[in-house]
Amino acid sequence: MRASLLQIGADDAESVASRRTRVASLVREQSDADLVVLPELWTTGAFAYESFAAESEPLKGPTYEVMARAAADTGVWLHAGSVPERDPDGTLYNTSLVFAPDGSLAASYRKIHRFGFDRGEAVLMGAGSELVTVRLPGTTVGLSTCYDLRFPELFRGLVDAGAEVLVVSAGWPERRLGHWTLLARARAVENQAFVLACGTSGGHAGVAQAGHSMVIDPWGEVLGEVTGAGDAVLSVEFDPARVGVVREEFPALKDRRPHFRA
Ligand SMILES: O=C(O)CCC(=O)C(=O)O
Repeated sequence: MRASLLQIGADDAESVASRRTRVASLVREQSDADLVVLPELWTTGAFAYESFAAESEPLKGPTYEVMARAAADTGVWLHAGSVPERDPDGTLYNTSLVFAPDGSLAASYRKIHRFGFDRGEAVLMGAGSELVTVRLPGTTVGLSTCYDLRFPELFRGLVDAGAEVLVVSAGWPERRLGHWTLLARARAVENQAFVLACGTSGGHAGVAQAGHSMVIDPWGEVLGEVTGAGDAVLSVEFDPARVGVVREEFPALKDRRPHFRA
């Protein structure tokens, strides 16, 4: 399986419409990939809180349309990052979209752990409540978004639901780059799963982004990493069957005791 992670930015000076067109062209360049992954809230930027409402869209809004077409034209599975989704009841969600190679919607995931403490996403958006996995040929992919990376129980839930490949679509700030690399590897090691961690480049709304998108194997080895925070494509080939091999050879997941008492 070849995954291409597109580390792209949300430059304040570029319009959302022009960014959609630009990113769709980048997706179309990835026809040798099986799965293409985009970062979190790349239309607005994860920290451009004031534009969430103005740029929010229904699930099947402009980003959906453009990305569905890009997936179908390219013939790839496309994790199209997340958009500020406006539910018919008016609530905003940070929602990831995954398209099948025919352009149909395979899954959507509303971010469960909202970032921003008493401001930003945490007050402007609702929290998702459902774990989401997607069946791809030969493997199952579990979905997560940025701040979710700090909550291992979410990833355990995805593993229990069959996930072997864990996608983290993020807009992680440069200030906590050390946490990003550490937590992404930890999620791979503890879950004996591949982690595809796709971050944002550059900066927006005064927040420098960490970049450093990574592909990590179920042993915790980094198979590929962007070494900076600029625009980049990280393309890595891996065999999802390696998950079964690692889980068989070092069966730590079988020793879980989730129901212990103190
Ligand atoms: O947890 C962090 O340090 C960053 C999280 C974040 O930026 C987000 O969820 O948008």
